[in-house]
Amino acid sequence: MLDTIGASATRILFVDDEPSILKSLRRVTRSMSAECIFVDNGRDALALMRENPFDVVVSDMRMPEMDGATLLAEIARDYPETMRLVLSGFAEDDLILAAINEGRVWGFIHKPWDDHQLIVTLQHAVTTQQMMVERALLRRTVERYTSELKESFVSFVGGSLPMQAVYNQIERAAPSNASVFITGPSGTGKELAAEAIHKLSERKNGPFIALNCAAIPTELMESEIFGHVKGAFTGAVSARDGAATQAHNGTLFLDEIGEMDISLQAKLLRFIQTGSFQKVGGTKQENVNIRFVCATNRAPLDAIANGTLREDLYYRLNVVALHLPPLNQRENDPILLANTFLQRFAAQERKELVGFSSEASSLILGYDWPGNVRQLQNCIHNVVVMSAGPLITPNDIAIALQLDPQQVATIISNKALTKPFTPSAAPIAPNASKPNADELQPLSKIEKNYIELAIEVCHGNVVKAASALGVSPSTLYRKIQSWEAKAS
Ligand SMILES: Nc1ncnc2c1ncn2[C@@H]1O[C@H](COP(=O)(O)OP(=O)(O)OP(=O)(O)O)[C@@H](O)[C@H]1O
Repeated sequence: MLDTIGASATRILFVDDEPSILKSLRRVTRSMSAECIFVDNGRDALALMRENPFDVVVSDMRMPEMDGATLLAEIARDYPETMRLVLSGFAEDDLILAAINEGRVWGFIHKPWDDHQLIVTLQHAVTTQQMMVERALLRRTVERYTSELKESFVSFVGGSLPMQAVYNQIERAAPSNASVFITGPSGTGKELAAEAIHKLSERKNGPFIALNCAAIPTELMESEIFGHVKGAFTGAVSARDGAATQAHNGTLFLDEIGEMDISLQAKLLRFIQTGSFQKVGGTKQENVNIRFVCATNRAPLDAIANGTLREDLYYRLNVVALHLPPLNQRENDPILLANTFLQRFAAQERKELVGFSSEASSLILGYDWPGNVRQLQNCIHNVVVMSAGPLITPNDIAIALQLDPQQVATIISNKALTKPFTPSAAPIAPNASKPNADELQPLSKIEKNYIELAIEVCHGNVVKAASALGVSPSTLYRKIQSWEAKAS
């Protein structure tokens, strides 16, 4: 027998072999905004579950054929997100408590019931069920998101969203043979990106040859690229291979391409187009198989307008464009990088340093880093060498960056102002009256409360909350996961 009341997104199934009980349940639940279905045996209940699982199932215990315990145990096994309640007499309390302890049953309603109490219990079951479904959904989202976000990639350290985009582009570009043109301010990791492209390509076992066009005198550049034969010019006492020969079957990285002499750029273009070249002073054509990656920290279109970069060379090299953002646009990466460099240099210098004070972290996050990651790396190396430790203070960083106390105070207070919420929004406000010793809360609980508050203030945006809290999003996701694991 099957009977239905109402039509709603929420669906409740009642199972009882007593027609009078089903009749009363039908009367009481009429006021609920839920679709209620009534059946008089467990077999029909399971068939309906298979068709379209219910949010809540309320079952009598003693029924012929299939009793309530068996029915709810099957539902618990096959539909764990369905809330399971028992409709019982007092004599069955021990049995029900055992079922609750084993997780087969969520709650019970005693017969005869109080109508009001019955509605409250059902509504509570519906709310709990919705929360369970949302939590399961959140867990799946968290797992998917955490597995996609990277805090490091090849030799890069950084978990910010702009760097996730860089990692994705590198992953996609690497397997191809297309030339890559990398732009970005000095010290942002352009050479690191070129190496990553090489390491992730099929040429990874071949050579990676880097040539800095700004560091080599113009008159030597052609020979550096193409090599020379013996006697090609004064001082060419023996023949020498250039980068083009050395990079055969590998990758040639031309850094600061805009600094290369413009007439040499024409020769380079020919070489890129044909794959063949002649050594300086030589007559023999040499053929090589090379992937080209180049970089500049200037705007390439400005360099073309100024006449320092050939337009045809630029378009030939710029098959894939990759831009590395300045460090001050990388959310909390400065902290992540600073900690990585601290560990690396502390081990190298054999110093016991425990980490950065919270004000030192604010200074690192608030400072502009015009020299980008290279400047941060050098700064932390300096701090490791010079700091007395064990905790690194803002003063240690100020000395390395040559900042005066006023500048330090301004950066730290500006950083505090840009935070979406301040410590006064924390569960323990600094101006709150001091708690007694027995009122103190475990640090882990305060951390959990504060993180939950941050996520709430950021309207559920975990990435934004992580940025406000000065940690990486994956740190937050890991914590959420560990709380969920403990709760379930
Ligand atoms: N995301 C990063 N993680 C770890 N180390 C980094 C990162 N970015 C840069 N570095 C380090 O910073 C230094 C500068 O990086 P790199 O030489 O690749 O920058 P660049 O953009 O090529 O600089 P330039 O324009 O001056 O040539 C290197 O020591 C590099 O290892």
